[in-house]
Amino acid sequence: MRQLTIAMPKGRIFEEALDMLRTASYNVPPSFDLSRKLLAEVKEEGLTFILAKPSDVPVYVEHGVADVGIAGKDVLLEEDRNVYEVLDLGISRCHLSVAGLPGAEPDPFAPKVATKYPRIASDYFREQGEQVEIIKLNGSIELAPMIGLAERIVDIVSTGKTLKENGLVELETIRSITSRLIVNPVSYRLKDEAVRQLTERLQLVVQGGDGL
Ligand SMILES: Nc1ncnc2c1ncn2[C@@H]1O[C@H](COP(=O)(O)OP(=O)(O)OP(=O)(O)O)[C@@H](O)[C@H]1O
Ligand SMILES: O=P(O)(O)OC[C@H]1O[C@H](OP(=O)(O)OP(=O)(O)O)[C@H](O)[C@@H]1O
Repeated sequence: MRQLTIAMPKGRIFEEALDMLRTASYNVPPSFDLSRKLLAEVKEEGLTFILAKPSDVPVYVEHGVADVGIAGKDVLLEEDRNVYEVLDLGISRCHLSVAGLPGAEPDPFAPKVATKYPRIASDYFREQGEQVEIIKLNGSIELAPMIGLAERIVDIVSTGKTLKENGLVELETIRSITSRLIVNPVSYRLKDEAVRQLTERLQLVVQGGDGL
């Protein structure tokens, strides 16, 4: 079987993605979820796993050092990399929203939006016909309206707990988000059989089967 390298995202998606691969009857590296190893091989499966920062997964796949990868749709929209998105895995479900303090109005002269997703946010406000200044942050986005950095934020909402605990409300939903299986365009052609098999086995898990 041809060897496939799969880029796995560290953090939230990792456990769910690993579980999906296990359900699809892939032998994942033993204790991969517990160790600090960033690269592991399962020879009998023809799979090499690399563990990357979630926003870097499309970079590894675009450059072909990973044939396939698992990434959130938010990251794919923000990164806009040359990769094929072949399967919606339906995991790490959340949505992207605009939020702010209840009743707060955008500054009429210089409305500001803080976000980890500057591309998604500027596309969204452009489509709405609204001119805003986008302020890029790397985390704790909910702080921005509380301390007056921006009136609104664009961020991920899952349970809504972070918004609630910081006194913010959802103002508009931009779109729903799930994790996707992505493929390098060259690997898609040259390793078509291995890519097709992985996609089909994961598709069965998405549909509620066990991958075999
Ligand atoms: N609260 C959440 N609930 C469910 N899924 C989420 C949540 N936050 C983020 N996600 C999804 O999980 C992905 C990875 O999120 P995670 O929090 O693990 O990494 P991150 O800290 O955003 O990554 P980075 O370190 O690259 O900034 C996101 O791209 C998104 O698709
Ligand atoms: O609706 P909830 O279930 O509360 O989840 C939403 C929160 O989760 C993510 O933050 P994360 O924990 O990744 O922290 P950071 O972005 O501030 O680093 C996201 O940026 C929200 O802040």
